Amino acid sequence: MAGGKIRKEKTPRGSIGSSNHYQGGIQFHKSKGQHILKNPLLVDSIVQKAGINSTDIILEIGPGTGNLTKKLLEAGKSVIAVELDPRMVLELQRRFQGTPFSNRLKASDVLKCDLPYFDICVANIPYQISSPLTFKLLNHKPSFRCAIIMFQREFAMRLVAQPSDSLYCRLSVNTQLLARVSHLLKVGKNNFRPPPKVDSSVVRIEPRKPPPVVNFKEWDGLVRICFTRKNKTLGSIFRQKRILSIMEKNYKTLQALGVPQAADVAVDMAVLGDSGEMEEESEDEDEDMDMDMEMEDGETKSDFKEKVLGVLKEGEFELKRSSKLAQEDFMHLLSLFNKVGIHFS
Ligand SMILES: C[S@@+](CC[C@H](N)C(=O)[O-])C[C@H]1O[C@@H](n2cnc3c(N)ncnc32)[C@H](O)[C@@H]1O
Repeated sequence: MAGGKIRKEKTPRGSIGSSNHYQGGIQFHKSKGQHILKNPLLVDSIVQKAGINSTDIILEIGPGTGNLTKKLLEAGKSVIAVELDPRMVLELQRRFQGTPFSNRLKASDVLKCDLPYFDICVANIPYQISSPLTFKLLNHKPSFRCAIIMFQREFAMRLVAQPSDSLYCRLSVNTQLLARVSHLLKVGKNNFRPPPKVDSSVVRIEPRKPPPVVNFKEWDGLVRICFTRKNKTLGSIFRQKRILSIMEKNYKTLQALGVPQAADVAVDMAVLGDSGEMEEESEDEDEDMDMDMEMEDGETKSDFKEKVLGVLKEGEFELKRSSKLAQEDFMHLLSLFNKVGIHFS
């Protein structure tokens, strides 16, 4: 994995310490993920690793007081920034008064607004929006060249995790379907004011071009099921009554509509117990044992179950575990299900 570690920067004598979390009269709100970059060497390193061209339109999410913004303005053609906190917007307008940037400042929640065209996104984001923001960017059209984003370390490691890595999960599989992801830089807590509780990492995300030819909603429906217990065999996951009954309901709806592809049909697979966020599945042993018992008691001896198990058998998936399956394996499994009319969206 690439990237050196940026070490702790000493707080300059006489400057405002991290304990009261003020800068320029602004009190930082942890609830808005306000951890400002205070190490100029780190800011330079992020901008350098981003590989910004002088012709680039840059999107910055959460510019805060503008420490990264200033360097981005020097590197690219223009910066469009989206900032939620009106106090930060005022501070930025004051800091960049009279420059074209002050007109390109969007005072808005990035998750709720339409994003403009941009070539590259560079951002130190509030960590609580990591997952929805990543997928908002990956859905953005026209696609951009790359995004260089600071994430919580564990989230970053999930993004780049490969089959058999302990952090390999639905987030890894879904992100890597849509983008090439690489780890750029480890960042210690003390590079921020106030320091967050967790370490951070800068990651590069490059959308795949052309994008994969797959219905993402359906892909995610399958991957979501496979990762309900990533260390269980797919045979035991797809024998669960709960999962079989949701799949069968979806199957029957599509049959009734005479729709061979699931793309236009919204049957809610979210009943499977996940809000759509990229949280990890439970690794709880007792819960797994309960699940085994439920499986033995609750097996449905239906034709549909035979159909599902037939698919697993055909692809030799029955004894395989999601924790070890690669992108191509999930793609193959999805195509086998689709071949017999089983869909996941
Ligand atoms: C981690 S700070 C980064 C500040 C600055 N970029 C820096 O590196 O010093 C995150 C910034 O995102 C802003 N923010 C939080 N939630 C946001 C949202 N939903 N949309 C846009 N900005 C948001 C916060 O107000 C804060 O300024």
